[in-house]
Formats: sequence, C-alpha cells, structure tokens
Amino acid sequence: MAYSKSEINEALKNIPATKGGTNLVDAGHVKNLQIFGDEVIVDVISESPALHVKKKLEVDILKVIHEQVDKKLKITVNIEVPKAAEERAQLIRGEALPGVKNIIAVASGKGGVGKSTVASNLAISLKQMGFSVGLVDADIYGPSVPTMFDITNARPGTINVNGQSKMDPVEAYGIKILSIGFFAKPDQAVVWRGPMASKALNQLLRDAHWGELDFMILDLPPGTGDIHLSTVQAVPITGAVIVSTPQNVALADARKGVAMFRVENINVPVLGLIENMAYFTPPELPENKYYIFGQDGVKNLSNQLQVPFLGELPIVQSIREAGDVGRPAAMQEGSEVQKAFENIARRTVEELLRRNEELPPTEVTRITTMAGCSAV
Ligand SMILES: Nc1ncnc2c1ncn2[C@@H]1O[C@H](COP(=O)(O)OP(=O)(O)OP(=O)(O)O)[C@@H](O)[C@H]1O
Repeated sequence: MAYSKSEINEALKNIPATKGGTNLVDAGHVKNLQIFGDEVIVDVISESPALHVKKKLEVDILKVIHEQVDKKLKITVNIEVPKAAEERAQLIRGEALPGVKNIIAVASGKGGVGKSTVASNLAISLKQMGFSVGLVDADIYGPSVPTMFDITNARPGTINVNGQSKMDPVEAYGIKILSIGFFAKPDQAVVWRGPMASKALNQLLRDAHWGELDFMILDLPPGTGDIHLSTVQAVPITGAVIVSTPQNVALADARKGVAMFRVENINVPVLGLIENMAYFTPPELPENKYYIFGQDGVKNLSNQLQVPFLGELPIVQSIREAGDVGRPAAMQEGSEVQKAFENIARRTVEELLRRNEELPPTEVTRITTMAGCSAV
C-alpha cells in the first residue's frame, strides 16, 4: 500500500509543538518527511533539549502515525535541537539546585564494591531519620537503582512548573528517584560518548522538579571519568563519600577517587570512606568473623589520607537479596543491617554538618584546561 505525505502530516498535526502553542506541522518543526514503501522517516525539531521532552515527542509521533495511518509502518524519528535552544540550556548549568539543601555524591574507584547498595540504603536511612531525600542514579555503566527500588518498569511523568515542563521523579519508599536507566536500554548507555552521557545527567539533575530536599544522593559510576567531571560542573556537590572493599585492588582505586575530588579545580570535600564487605559472619557461628577481602583496609586508608571513616558493613546475604528484590535492606526494621546503615547515615550527616560549618559552600567546577588533573 502506498502512503502519502499529506496523510502523515495530518496525523502529525495532532501533536503539540515543543514551543509556540501550535502543532508540529504548523510550527514548521517537521523538517523533512520521507516515505519508502512501509518505512517513514520523520526529521523533526525539538525546541527543548530535555531528554524527557524529546522522548515524549518520539513516542507521540510513533503513536499518532501508527494509530491514524497504519500500525505496520516502520518509523524512524530523527530529532534535532536548534543550537540556540542548546545554548540556553547550557547557561543554566552550574547554579545551585533550587530547593535542594545538600548533594552527596557516592563514588567508588572500583566497580562492584557496593556503591549503589550504599547509595540506596543511605537514602533509605536518611528518610527514616525524617529527612526528605532524592536519589539520582548516574551510573551509565550499570544503572542498578531501578532494580534496587523495584521500579524497573516505572517512568518519570511530566509536571508543569511555572509554565515550564519538568520531569516528575518516580517515588519509591518515600524517595524521589531518577535513573539514567529510565532513558537508555541496558546496552545503550554504556556506549554513549562522554558528551551524551554528560548531557543526560545534566537533564536528570536540572530538568526535574525535585521540590524541597534535605539530601540529594548521587550514585556515580565507578572510576574517575567524564561523568564525574560533568557532575561537578553541573551541580555544587556538598560532599562525596567513597565506598571500597578492604581489598588492595579496590583500595588503590578508592585512593584515586579521593584524589579526584581533591584536585584543585574540583575541590569537593570528601566526607569520608565506607568499608563494605568488611567481613563475613556465618549465622551459625555468630562469634566468628572471616575477613574475606582483607582486614581494616579502608580504615587504614582513611588514616593515611586523613579522611573520616564513616563505618563498615559486613557481607550479609540479605543485603544482596534485598537489592535484588527491590526493597533495600535498611528497611528491615530492627535488624543488624538496618542499624549498620543507620550508623553510617548518622556519621555521614555529622561529617556533612561539620563540613557545612567549617567550609564555604562548594562552587561548581569550571574546568577550562586539564591543568591539575594529572593526579586523576
Ligand atoms: N555488604 C554486602 N553484602 C552482601 N552483598 C552485597 C553487599 N554490598 C553489595 N552487595 C552485592 O554486591 C553486588 C554489587 O553491589 P553494587 O551493585 O551495589 O555495587 P556497585 O559498586 O554499585 O557496582 P557498579 O557501580 O560497578 O555497578 C550486588 O549484587 C549487591 O547486592
């Protein structure tokens, strides 16, 4: 069957333009429309660079063409953002996040040491202490927060704030959450080039309606890469906590993590180190401790680097299980695990309050050269 451009244009007229109060076609936002048999290619403009606006535009286009023309059509949507709109978006980078009092970045040098587990449970413990908490999963290499909060199928909504369309974070267990995993398929984000990942992160932070938060917890990817630099450029991080196991290979990377935040141009206060998987106690031998990854490695590193030690977490099967079923272990009322996470949250808040008393607010990093980055 042959399809005509006018048929498709008529369908597209049902979609509002991203700016100007008219529809896509009348706003001149459909730049090109090509039809090859049952394939349709739509080149369209989005006046907003925001990820959720672009995603909605794509979904709307697929929907109206499938519904109003033919559901068998194969549709490709290419979205272009005019340069001026990009630049407007860049201008707002770097200011404080309105309504967000403290931003804590959770980082690790090495992957798999339990950074997301700590970030998720820290968020829960802070919430249990009565604070309002947001959690941003910026781990492009393996966004695990949606799994840990059982929201893999959730998607943020859209909310109108003072005439501007903003992302409405997903809420789970009283915590407002946005994850890079909501916007990229599991194997997609890993191959994003630095600028793409940075842009996506910037949007999670800035194009969302976070409301009033005492704490925003940022789950960073492991390592010391592009996304870390983008984060410190995007928002003023109040302080960073670094998670490591006591194993030498992890400690070497944790040291690099501390060094990164301490680089002159970055200058984010390190609130402290957390030792995860510190030991294992079999339930049938409660007096025994087995130091599977070595003993006190993180404690010793804290002393060496003169960074506060925020506490330790043993290896506990229920921590892993709780993460997998999407109900963080800190929610296990009255358990040892809940107490361990609560102690860490308390120590973190103590160090944060001390930091807020002793140091001026963090300024966003304005990196113009690579000078000073050799330590990373
Ligand atoms: N203390 C612990 N006891 C038992 N299991 C744990 C503990 N900490 C983390 N785990 C488990 O280890 C695995 C890795 O943890 P997690 O995903 O938090 O690490 P990560 O450092 O965020 O990894 P990456 O950033 O590389 O994806 C998960 O299955 C998690 O449930």
